[in-house]
Amino acid sequence: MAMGESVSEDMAWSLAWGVGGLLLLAWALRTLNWAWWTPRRLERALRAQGLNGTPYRFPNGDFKENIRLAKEASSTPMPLTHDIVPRVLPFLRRAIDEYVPRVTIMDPELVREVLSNKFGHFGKPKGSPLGRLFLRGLVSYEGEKWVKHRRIMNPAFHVEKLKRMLPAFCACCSDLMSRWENLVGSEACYELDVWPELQSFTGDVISRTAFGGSCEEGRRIFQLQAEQAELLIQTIQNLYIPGYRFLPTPKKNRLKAADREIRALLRGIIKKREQAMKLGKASNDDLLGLLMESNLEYYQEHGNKNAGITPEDVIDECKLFYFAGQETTSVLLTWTMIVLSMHPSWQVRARQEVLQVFGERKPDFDGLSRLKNVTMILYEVLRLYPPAVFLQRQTYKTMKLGDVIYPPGVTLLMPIIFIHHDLNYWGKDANEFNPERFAEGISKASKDHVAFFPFGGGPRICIGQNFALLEAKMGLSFPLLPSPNLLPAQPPSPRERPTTRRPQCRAGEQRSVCGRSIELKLEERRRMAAQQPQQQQQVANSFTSQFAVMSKAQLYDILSQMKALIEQNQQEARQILIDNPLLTRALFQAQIMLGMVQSPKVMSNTQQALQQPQPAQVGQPQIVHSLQTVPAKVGEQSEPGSSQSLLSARQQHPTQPSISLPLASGSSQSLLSARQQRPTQPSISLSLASGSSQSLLSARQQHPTQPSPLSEPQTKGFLNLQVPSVTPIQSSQIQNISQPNPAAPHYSNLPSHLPMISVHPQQTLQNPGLFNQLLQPPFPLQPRQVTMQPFAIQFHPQMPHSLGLQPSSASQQLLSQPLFHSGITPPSSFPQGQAPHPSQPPQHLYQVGSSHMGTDYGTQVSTSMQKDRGAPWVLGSSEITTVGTQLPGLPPMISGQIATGAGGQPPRPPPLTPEMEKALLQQVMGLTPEQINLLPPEQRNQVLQLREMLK
Ligand code: HEM
Repeated sequence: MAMGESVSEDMAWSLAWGVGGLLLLAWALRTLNWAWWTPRRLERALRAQGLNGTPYRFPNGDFKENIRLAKEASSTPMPLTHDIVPRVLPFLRRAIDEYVPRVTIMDPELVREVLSNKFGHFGKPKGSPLGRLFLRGLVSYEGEKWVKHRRIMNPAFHVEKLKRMLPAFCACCSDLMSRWENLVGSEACYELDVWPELQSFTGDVISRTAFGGSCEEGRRIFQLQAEQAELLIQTIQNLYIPGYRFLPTPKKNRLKAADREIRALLRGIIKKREQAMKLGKASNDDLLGLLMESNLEYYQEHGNKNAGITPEDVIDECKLFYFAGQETTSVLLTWTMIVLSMHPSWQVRARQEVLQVFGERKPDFDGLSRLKNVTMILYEVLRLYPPAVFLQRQTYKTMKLGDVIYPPGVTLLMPIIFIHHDLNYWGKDANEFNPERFAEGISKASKDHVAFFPFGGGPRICIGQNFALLEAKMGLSFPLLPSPNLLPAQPPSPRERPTTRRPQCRAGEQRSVCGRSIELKLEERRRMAAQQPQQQQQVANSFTSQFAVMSKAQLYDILSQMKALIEQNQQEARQILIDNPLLTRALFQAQIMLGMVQSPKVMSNTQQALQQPQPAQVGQPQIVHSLQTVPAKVGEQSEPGSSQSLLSARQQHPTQPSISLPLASGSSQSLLSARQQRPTQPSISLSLASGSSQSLLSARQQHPTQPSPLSEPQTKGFLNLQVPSVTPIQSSQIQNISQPNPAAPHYSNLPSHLPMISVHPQQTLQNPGLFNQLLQPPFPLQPRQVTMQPFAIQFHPQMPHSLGLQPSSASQQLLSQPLFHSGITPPSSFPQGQAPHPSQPPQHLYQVGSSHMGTDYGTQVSTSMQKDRGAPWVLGSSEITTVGTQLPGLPPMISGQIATGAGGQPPRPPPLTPEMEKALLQQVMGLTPEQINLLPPEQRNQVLQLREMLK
């Protein structure tokens, strides 16, 4: 008995060992196949076609090198430049630089082809198994399931539905503004790191818009999801080992616990909503309600109980809203703020437009659709800083793309960020911030309109793009409004802000968020006199009176300092003068007073400058040229005891004219100290001279239509966006600095359209952003893929060949379609977000949530926006002339003095001799209609009135 028992025990053990051994062998073979045979096979297939690239290295491919380069790139502070590619994707950048010929997928036309997913043979890589465990939903589905989900979800993102969410957007913005106001409190100055602020803002927006009344529970859900995301990223950043996901590590246990809690909460919300719907009490204005409504309709349409999606599916989609929509939009908003702080003139334009459209009322849908400057700015930010830096697809079967035949299993990578920065498509200023390029729409912004696709393209274009743009416009408009207690910021100069409250990512910091470095400075400020032209007039007159009482030496002194600035940095000086018309006018006036400019000559010169700008002088304020004639050593001419008074014009904020004009008395040691702070933040400050000086002028950069604060304390102000000057933006702060499969050897093919292969072990990126990590998971399914550098859609093996994703008619249509627009506005032929479905009529079907979008500015949020697009987007409209297009060379005195004379308002300052006045009047009379049109409305009226009087 005992012996028998021991025999059977032995047998059991042997069996167990045998089975264990077999399992181990199977695992080993599978791993070997994944980590060696498949990558090598694919690599050979691609090399055989002439593709070049790094050789596959077992087991990590280029992973280590990628990490090394990423660390190296982030080890030094990043200069304030928009050329972020080498920083964001250093490995890929180098690979492309080194390995020519490169990937065809750098060609936007091929991107379009891949994204159009013709015949359903390009699919998404499967991504990390762990990621799939926690993040499912539309983004991860393929085939029929994707078709069904997309159709059910589309209606929730229609414009009409988005309109219903506006109150929720508004409430979130108001809360944010109140929070900032409270933070500022009684402090004169407060700096805050906007990245976490905006992250929580967009989280709040999603919570409210997804769950409406249940937003408290929604917030808890999103907190848990944020935690999950963090844990997921940490987990999947490690080298992928098959089977690893089954090991119960503390992180994974926490992930699962959070997942259970989220699902329980969501189940509760859905149940309540179902009951309310049955009783007819549910207001389906939130994403959840809209999804459930649409699901019900779908189910009724098909008359089949199982036709719609299950509650578990709804839970997955709700979770996805957060993952897909929260970080992407906060990245967009944060970068927009950074960029506006670097480009004050665009900040002025945006603010002007917002003020013009909304005044002091809260932004509404129609108004938002008319914000063309804001839209142009957002497009340009999406171009330079796309939240999703690349897309990936995988070949599902052998596919020919360009001249290359790709075997199944090849990962194609489409680096949005590269194409968005490509000089070939965007011109020499590709790395510059120039929203103007979008003035005539997306299709005219680049040489190839396919070159802009921040929201992807084709059927899988971002379903939430309109939602995101609406939110971004709203989120941007609020801080630009004269919110009652929100105080404006003041651009810091390096020495003025020795500390930053929340320093951004420093060199070497490996966080992968974008914009962590931006800080806003909210500073108590005097009342903006934007609505008080009278005050502006007074300021102008004060300027004039200041100059009137100065001695010649003092005037020379000021002019010479301006001249020094011009010599030092002509561009900056030009901008200062354009942005500070009052200062410009005063300087011009000083020249007249000093006899440096003869009146008649001034006039003819001016006209000449206006009418026939010299090549070298185009865009140069007239004053710049005349100042170049100021004697170099004016100090020698100074009267004893006079001027060291300082005219230090610091460009602070164009819309925040805070000229303080303590009257110069007596000695006035004025000094024009124009400091060049940094290239992107020219700063003029007109401040008090030390010692004897009653400072003459303390003029901050103003905007003509934004009068400056006077003595009265203000209760209103604007948020001013500025980049902290001390610590530049780090690449590591750039969100989604995810790098495409670092482990993958890269094969590039550029001009020759030969791809750059990279055989990779599906390793995640070093700095994966949520979006790129989770929406576009870098972990392919088995087998390991060969990654072509930029663009490849991947269909995984389990995808049926005849998925019907693209019915033949649709495919043909796609093929014939020339362009798709940046995911934003796909051409009608490019089925955006529409799952081809046999039951769908071909055309309108393909206009999913984006059906309302036009063919160009698809990012527009509504039909009304689209309608509005035409006219308001055309340059030359009033806001453009009032903001950015200060007429260079136009002597600025026409606004102040002439208005004075014409309006019979305050008397002209004494120093204007009849001769000068005559010259000025001649100038006014000599203005061409075009020049007059370029003036700000107020000045224009004044000029017209005066001309009328003089006739
Ligand atoms: C600035 C903000 C956003 C950007 C730049 C962005 C970008 C993208 C991109 C590039 C894709 C395509 C991925 C691919 O083809 O592999 C995508 C897909 C998607 N996005 Fe967005 N997105 C943004 C905001 C949102 C928002 C607010 C939501 C939801 C509330 C959302 C939900 C989705 C979903 C569900 C998909 C998957 C669509 C599908 O596969 O059919 N996104 N997004």
